[in-house]
Amino acid sequence: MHSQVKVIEHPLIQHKLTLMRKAETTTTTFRVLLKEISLLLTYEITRDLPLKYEQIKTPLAPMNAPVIALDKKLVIVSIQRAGQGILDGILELIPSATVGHIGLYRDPKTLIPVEYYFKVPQDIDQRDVLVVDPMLATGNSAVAAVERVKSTNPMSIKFLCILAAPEGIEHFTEVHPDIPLYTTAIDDHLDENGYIIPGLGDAGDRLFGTI
Ligand SMILES: O=P(O)(O)OC[C@H]1O[C@H](OP(=O)(O)OP(=O)(O)O)[C@H](O)[C@@H]1O
Ligand SMILES: O=c1cc[nH]c(=O)[nH]1
Ligand SMILES: [Mg+2]
Repeated sequence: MHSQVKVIEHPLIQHKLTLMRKAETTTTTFRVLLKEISLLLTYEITRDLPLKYEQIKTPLAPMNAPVIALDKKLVIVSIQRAGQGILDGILELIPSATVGHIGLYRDPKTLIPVEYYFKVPQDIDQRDVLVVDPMLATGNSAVAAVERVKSTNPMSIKFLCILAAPEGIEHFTEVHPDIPLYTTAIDDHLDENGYIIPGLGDAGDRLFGTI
């Protein structure tokens, strides 16, 4: 496994992922589960946030207490549509994060991503960025999205997905060996339509009920 790839195997996450995969899981439940997994992942991927110390008073005594020491808030860049499900979870824990959007869809025949929207904070060059999308299949969408974000010169970039195919991991790590990639599972293979097997189906469709 490439050293930049981290599979987060927490039992709560794995259990919830199994529920998301089930064909009979409704859109309402799928949305709740994706949000819950995203909350748990936020805990993991923010482990290395810097801390500084601030003088405070508890009801009983003064104390030098830790607080997060980011000059500029984190930017979460969501790959639309399905990235929205992860974004909602992260924003619950980090409400002060700024948000960027990349509109991308995969052409179903060529599997090449088509960009239809791009908007990120103007001062992104002074911020750390987390790019989110639940699915890394061929990796074409994530590769293109990270390329686009790189062109805005942020201080750092991480990529977070829920489910990855080995083909997507290979592609992503080859093009972006400098970008840490977090996922909760690596599945078996892609089918002839570029879907992850066993996977969970089309994340965007399941999240928004457009099946
Ligand atoms: O690794 P890839 O082969 O590029 O596939 C992954 C992409 O496919 C899905 O989006 P989709 O194109 O279905 O768009 P949607 O979110 O609007 O449904 C998914 O959310 C990723 O963005
Ligand atoms: O399995 C897949 C592949 C691409 N996009 C999805 O939503 N699911
Ligand atoms: Mg889709």
